[in-house]
Amino acid sequence: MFALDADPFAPETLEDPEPLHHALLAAGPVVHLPRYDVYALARYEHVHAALTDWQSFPSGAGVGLSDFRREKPWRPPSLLLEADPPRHDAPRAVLVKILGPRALRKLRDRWFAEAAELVDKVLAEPEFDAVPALAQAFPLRVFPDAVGLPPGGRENLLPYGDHAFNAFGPVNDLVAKGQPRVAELSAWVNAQCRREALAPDGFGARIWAAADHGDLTHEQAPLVVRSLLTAGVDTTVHGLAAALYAFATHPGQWRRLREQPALARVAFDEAVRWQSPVQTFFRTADRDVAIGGTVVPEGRKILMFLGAANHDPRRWHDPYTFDPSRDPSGHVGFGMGLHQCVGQHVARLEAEALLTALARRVERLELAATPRRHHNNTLRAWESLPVRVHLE
Ligand code: HEM
Ligand SMILES: O=C(O)c1ccc(-n2ccnc2)cc1
Repeated sequence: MFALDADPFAPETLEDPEPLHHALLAAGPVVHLPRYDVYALARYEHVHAALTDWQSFPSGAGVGLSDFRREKPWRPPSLLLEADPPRHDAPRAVLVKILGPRALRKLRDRWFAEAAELVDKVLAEPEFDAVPALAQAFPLRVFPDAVGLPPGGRENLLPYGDHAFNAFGPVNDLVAKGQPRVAELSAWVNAQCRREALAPDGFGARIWAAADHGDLTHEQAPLVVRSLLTAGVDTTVHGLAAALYAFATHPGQWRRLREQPALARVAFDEAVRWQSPVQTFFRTADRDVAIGGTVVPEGRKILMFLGAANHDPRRWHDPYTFDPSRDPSGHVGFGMGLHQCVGQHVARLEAEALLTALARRVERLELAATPRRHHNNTLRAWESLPVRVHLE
């Protein structure tokens, strides 16, 4: 088996992971990373195999580098992301119902109206930074209200999520940077998970109602709300930024979207495939597991490179091309199998609302200056995306 003395969490790799992805995709199905003593999977076939085999590769020891059986987690483990069946089942079933496409139908008109209002405000200027103005502003405008959070303190959501996504990686500078605020941010987040903090008609109240109904225990309810607060903002912020970057650098695709606004949803999935806002997740080998002609020893961690799998030429034609006319289904940007993203419909609805509002008014969208990356151990993100718009 091959070994690669690479650090997937080094600043230069977080800045541009493509060289590492190329090396991993070429090296073989399973590549040992001695630096962390973990086994890297990058090819689509093997990432897909690991994601869909939760018995061999469970999540209960954590989906980051840290092994919860050996180290104390920085916070009580997630009842979804860091849990296996049977404990995983009830919390998952509750969120599937609350975040499913049918449940979101009543939010559609409101989110479309919010997007149009935000876009009208932002388009008063011909040039702006799309990250704060749109990619951050829109999720923060609609998601906390949908959860039922009180108006104060919402500025805590992004830094809390940023730290949570850094914490899946090694304890490097990025984790150290977030450390000083962890106690304060965690206290605020935990306070928002309590029943009395939540408005009566949001996702949060519905989680508590599921406990009244016996679909969850009342001890589990606040932790399931915490999942939404951890997962619900940073992911869509960087997913929307990825889509805006894709269209700002592909003017022909923006024209196609304006001609056919219904393309917004599949174009967003293609942007998620092309950029993979969530780049990596770990699993733990439950026993000596044979995969890709290698045996991963029991207890070792595997590292799944979702971003590389979404660029694997064995699975995708012309993988590095942003092409919303392709069929992106099967991409692993939202994961696959038991833990596949339960919030993907929320993300798609936010993207459809924002892209449709922009497509209606913006004839041309282009970069006004060099975009800057935001480094995170798990997220592929933009710090700044300066754009210039030409209105109809
Ligand atoms: C573009 C936006 C998003 C991306 C790219 C994304 C990506 C992912 C991925 C790759 C997984 C699989 C994790 C694993 O296999 O260990 C996942 C799971 C999950 N996502 Fe997302 N996500 C996004 C948005 C959201 C949102 C908006 C929410 C909540 C409203 C959310 C909630 C969850 C939850 C709760 C899980 C765990 C599901 C389980 O373990 O059963 N995600 N997501
Ligand atoms: O339960 C949690 O804390 C938690 C659950 C899901 C995510 N996530 C990752 C990608 N989409 C969502 C992050 C944290």
